Amino acid sequence: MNSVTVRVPAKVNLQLAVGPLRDDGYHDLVNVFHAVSIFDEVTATAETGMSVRVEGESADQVPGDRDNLAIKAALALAGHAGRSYGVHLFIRKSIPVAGGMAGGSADAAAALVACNELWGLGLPLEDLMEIAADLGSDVPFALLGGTAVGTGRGERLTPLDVAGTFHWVFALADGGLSTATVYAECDRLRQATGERVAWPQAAEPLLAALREGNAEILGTELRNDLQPAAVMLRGSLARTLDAGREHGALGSLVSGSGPTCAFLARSEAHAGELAASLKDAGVARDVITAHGPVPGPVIV
Ligand SMILES: C[C@@](CO)(OP(=O)(O)O)[C@H](O)COP(=O)(O)OP(=O)(O)OC[C@H]1O[C@@H](n2ccc(N)nc2=O)[C@H](O)[C@@H]1O
Ligand SMILES: Nc1ncnc2c1ncn2[C@@H]1O[C@H](COP(=O)(O)OP(=O)(O)O)[C@@H](O)[C@H]1O
Repeated sequence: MNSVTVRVPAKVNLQLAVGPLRDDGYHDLVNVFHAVSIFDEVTATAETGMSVRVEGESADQVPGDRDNLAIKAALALAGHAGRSYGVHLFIRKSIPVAGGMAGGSADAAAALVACNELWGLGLPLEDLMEIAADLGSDVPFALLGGTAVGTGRGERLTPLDVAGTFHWVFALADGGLSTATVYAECDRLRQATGERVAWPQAAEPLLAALREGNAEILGTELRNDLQPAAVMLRGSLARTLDAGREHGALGSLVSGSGPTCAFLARSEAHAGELAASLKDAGVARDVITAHGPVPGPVIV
């Protein structure tokens, strides 16, 4: 086999409860991840060295060298296998870059799956999960897909049962936000306001809404502790979130560290109407619809 292509989804965080800052610079979280139908595609082709080419959505903002998370993933996998394998990775991006939808983590997860297959390693998911956790807090979920609760820094996962399908609208922003900067701004705001930082807890009503497939309740339970920080760093997001509510979204929130905003719709048709209204309102660079949960990386 000379070439393997893997399709991998983006995520939105349905609940992101951020605990106190740890000594290692990370925060303990309760992170309810939900994979949605916006996909990157990573093609791994046998080659002697390691190289990457990126095309598509904001490709010019993605590193074309060993800083690319997909290349880091391939190197980590080769290191784990104890061999100096080579690969060329071609990434076709649709997931917004630095948008809070974990596109880099998705590409890393896809590269792990693709290279595991290309190099005939046959490593089980547990081994790939361990490599993933070293690459980034979101990479283990990107390997899993579906809907799951992440604890620790987000890398310890428990899959959740979800009934049915939820329909989403995503408002894409101009330019990204750095994840580290948004966490730092969250700490700064908490210090400035003297907020007592509680140990993060999963919200039972949110988990129940997922189990029952109840979009109305899920809409009211969406929470992101990073949202005030993202809005502080990018004031225009307040207007985008308001527009979603004004046009009938069941719920709205910043996705992860932002700046993408997510809106929950009643149905696929409602998502289409909401997307059209948000486009007309001119509150986003682009507006797209998607559904979730969807499975993790799939070899195509
Ligand atoms: C916020 C979230 C929500 O899912 O993702 P994005 O919305 O950016 O995609 C994640 O917590 C991001 O995960 P990921 O992007 O993998 O972060 P990492 O590479 O592990 O860490 C980047 C930086 O984010 C901060 N960080 C990350 C995870 C965590 N639990 N606490 C943190 O404080 C740290 O400053 C760290 O240096
Ligand atoms: N394959 C990749 N795709 C996207 N970004 C990448 C990739 N590899 C490295 N990066 C870097 O990671 C940063 C965060 O990217 P991304 O995962 O898209 O955003 P977020 O962490 O907000 O979900 C980008 O600014 C980019 O410089």
